[in-house]
Amino acid sequence: MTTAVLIVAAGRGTRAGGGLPKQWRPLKGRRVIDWTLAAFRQAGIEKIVLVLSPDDSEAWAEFQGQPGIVLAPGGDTRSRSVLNGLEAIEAQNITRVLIHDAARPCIAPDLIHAVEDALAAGSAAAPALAVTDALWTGHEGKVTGTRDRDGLFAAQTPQGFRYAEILAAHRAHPGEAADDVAVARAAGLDVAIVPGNPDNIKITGPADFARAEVILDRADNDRSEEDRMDIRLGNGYDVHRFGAGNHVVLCGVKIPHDKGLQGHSDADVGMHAVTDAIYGALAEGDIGRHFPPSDPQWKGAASDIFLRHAVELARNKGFQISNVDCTLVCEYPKITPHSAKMQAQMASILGIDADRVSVKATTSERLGFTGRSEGIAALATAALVKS
Ligand SMILES: Nc1ccn([C@@H]2O[C@H](COP(=O)(O)OP(=O)(O)OP(=O)(O)O)[C@@H](O)[C@H]2O)c(=O)n1
Ligand SMILES: C[C@](O)(CO)[C@H](O)COP(=O)(O)O
Repeated sequence: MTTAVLIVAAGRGTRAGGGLPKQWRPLKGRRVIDWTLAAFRQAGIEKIVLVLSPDDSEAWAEFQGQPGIVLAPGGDTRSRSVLNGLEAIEAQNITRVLIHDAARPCIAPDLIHAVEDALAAGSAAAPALAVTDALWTGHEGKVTGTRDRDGLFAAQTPQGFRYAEILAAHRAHPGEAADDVAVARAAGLDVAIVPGNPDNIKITGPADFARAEVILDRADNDRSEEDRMDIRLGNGYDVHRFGAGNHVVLCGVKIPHDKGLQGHSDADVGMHAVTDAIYGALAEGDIGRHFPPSDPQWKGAASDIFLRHAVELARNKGFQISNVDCTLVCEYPKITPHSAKMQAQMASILGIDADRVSVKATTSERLGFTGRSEGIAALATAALVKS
C-alpha cells in the first residue's frame, strides 16, 4: 500500500498579490511551499508529486531529482493541474493519493493522519468545517436573502482517494471543478467527511500571510519540548575478516579483489557500520538485534536490506537523515577509485543527496589486523534531524 501526496503549486496567486505566486513567498523564515512539504514529510509520506507551473523554471531546477519527488507541469486550472499530477505517477504503483493545495501551509500532521485513516476505511475522505455563521446572498452591497446553513461544510485539503478511482474520475470530468471531491462525486464515489481544522487555512488574500504566521507561531509554542528540533548522532563500527574469494562488497559496490570478506550476510562492512550508526542515533541497538545472525534467512543477504530497514525506522520515528560519514580501514583494495560510486549507491538507499554521503578510506600504516590485511574495519557517523 503506497500513499502519495499530490501538491498543486502551479497557480499564480493573483488574489494574494505581492508579485511572486504565493507558494514561493516567505512565511516565518521559510517559503509557503517549504511548510507544506515539511508537514507531509513529518507525517511520514515519502512519495510527493509536485505540480509546478511551466513558467516557474527556478522551481523546476530546485526540485528536479530530489529524492521522493516527482514533478508534473501545471495546467490552466486547478483540476487540470491535478490531472497532470495524477498522470505523472501512473506507472508507480501508487494505491492512495492525498491531494493538497500548496497554499495550505498550516496543515498539521494529525489532520493528514486523520484523512489517511478515514481513507483506509472507505473510498475517499476529505476534511471540512461545518459552517457556523449565518449565510446570506447579496448584490451590490445589500443583503438579498438568507440561506440555511444546516448541512453545509467549508471544504479543506488534503482530500484523499484511491489512486485508480480518482485518476479515472478526473479523466472523465469535463472542465473545472471546485475541488477533487466534486470530481469524485461526479464519478459516483462516496466521500467521508473528516473534521477539519480551523488552522488549516488557504492563503488566498494578502492578509492571509499574517494569519498563517500567527497560526504557525502558536503551533510552534504549543509543541512540547520533546517535539522541538531534535538532532541525533550515532556511530557504528564493524569488522569482517578476509577469506577465500575474488571480490569484496563495500558500501554497496562490488570490487574485484584477490580475497573475499567473510560474514553471515554479504559482509559489506561499510554498509553495516552506517546501518549501525543510524540504529545508534535512534537508540535502537544494532544490526544483530534486528537481523539475528542465528536466523538462516539472512545468510548471504545483501546488506541494503539492513540499511533500508534502519532508514525506514528513522522515517517512522519522524527523523530525516541529514548526512553520513564512513571511513574504511584497509591496505587493499584501494577505495578512492570507487568512492563516488559508493556515495551514489548509499545515497539512493538513504534517500538523500550524494553530497550528504561521505565515503573515505585510510590505511593503518601496516599495523594491526587491517595493516596485515587480515580484514577490513569500518567506522561511521550518522546525523538524524527531526524538525
Ligand atoms: N492552474 C492552477 C491553479 C491553482 N493551482 C493550485 O491550487 C491551489 C489552490 O488554488 P488557489 O488558492 O485558487 O491558488 P491560485 O490559483 O494560485 O490563486 P488565485 O486564484 O488567486 O490566482 C494552489 O496551491 C495553487 O497553486 C494549480 O496548481 N494550478
Ligand atoms: C480545493 C480547495 O482548497 C477547497 O477548499 C479550494 O476550492 C481551492 O481554492 P479556490 O480558491 O477555490 O480555487
